[in-house]
Amino acid sequence: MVNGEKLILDGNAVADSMKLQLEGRIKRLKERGITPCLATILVGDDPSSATYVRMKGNACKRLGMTSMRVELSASTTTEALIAAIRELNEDRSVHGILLQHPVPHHIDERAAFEAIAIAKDVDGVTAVGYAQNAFGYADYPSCTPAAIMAILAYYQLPIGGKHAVVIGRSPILGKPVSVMLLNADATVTTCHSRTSDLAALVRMADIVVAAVGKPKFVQGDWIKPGAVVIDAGYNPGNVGDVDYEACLANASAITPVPTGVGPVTIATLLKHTVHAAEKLGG
Ligand SMILES: Nc1nc(=O)c2c([nH]1)NC[C@@H]1CN(c3ccc(C(=O)N[C@@H](CCC(=O)O)C(=O)O)cc3)C=[N+]21
Repeated sequence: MVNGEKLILDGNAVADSMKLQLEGRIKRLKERGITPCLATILVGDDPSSATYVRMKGNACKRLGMTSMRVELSASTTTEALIAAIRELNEDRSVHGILLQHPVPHHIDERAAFEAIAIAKDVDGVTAVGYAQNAFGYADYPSCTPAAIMAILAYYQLPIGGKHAVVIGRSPILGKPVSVMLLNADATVTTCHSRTSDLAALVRMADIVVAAVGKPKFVQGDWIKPGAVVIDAGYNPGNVGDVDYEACLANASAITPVPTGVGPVTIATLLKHTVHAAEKLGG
């Protein structure tokens, strides 16, 4: 969609084109008696996490895939969570495993992520998955970072030689998207809560990726005229990390929230699960 000279980056369009390409692959798997299956694990009862997990399951069903939901109480121990993950690792009907982040504070989330078998790590959360992504040969890079790259590719927005400023360094978003942009020949600055003069750094960016988790954090006057703005924020109430209207004024291209990065994240998860089913079989 073009709004004046502005390109509104439509995540639903990118997601639809990705899902269209999966239809034939799913059909061929089913002819072999294999239905791609994503197992989702939700710990606790955070309502927005429950919504995201439900959306992931529904997206599987719409494409003729299956999803297996594992729900554990907020008082689950790290050991019990890891035991549940090991069961899914062994289950031949499961091709991909997604442990919804965040888990309750008393759980060692990193230890739980590491329990996911690399062959089923469709969400790119393990250390091995992260390292493969850093070296540029991961089958399953983290879904939101991969979604950001897919949006840039779909709209043929150049990355090589550009200065990308990523705001946020989380293990499944800021850090992996920084390395993916680096591998695509961007010059990358990764900013975080201890960065001094964040606004000055963002003003130098050709590509801004907001992954902080603070509603409307990125201000319009931080955006260099013509910059590409990607909002990977998902705050309660479907609010992004970018002050959209103000940033739109300066940006050449921008993702809205909702209908930006979110739907592409889900399409990426489906694509990875189909790929895992092709590799693992039934
Ligand atoms: N292990 C793990 N992997 C994740 O990939 C992961 C996670 N944990 N924890 C939470 C975040 C968040 N996330 C979203 C995915 C889709 C939308 C999405 O599709 N949102 C819709 C709107 C949502 C609605 O309508 O309620 C949109 O932006 O258009 C949002 C957020 C994945 N995450």
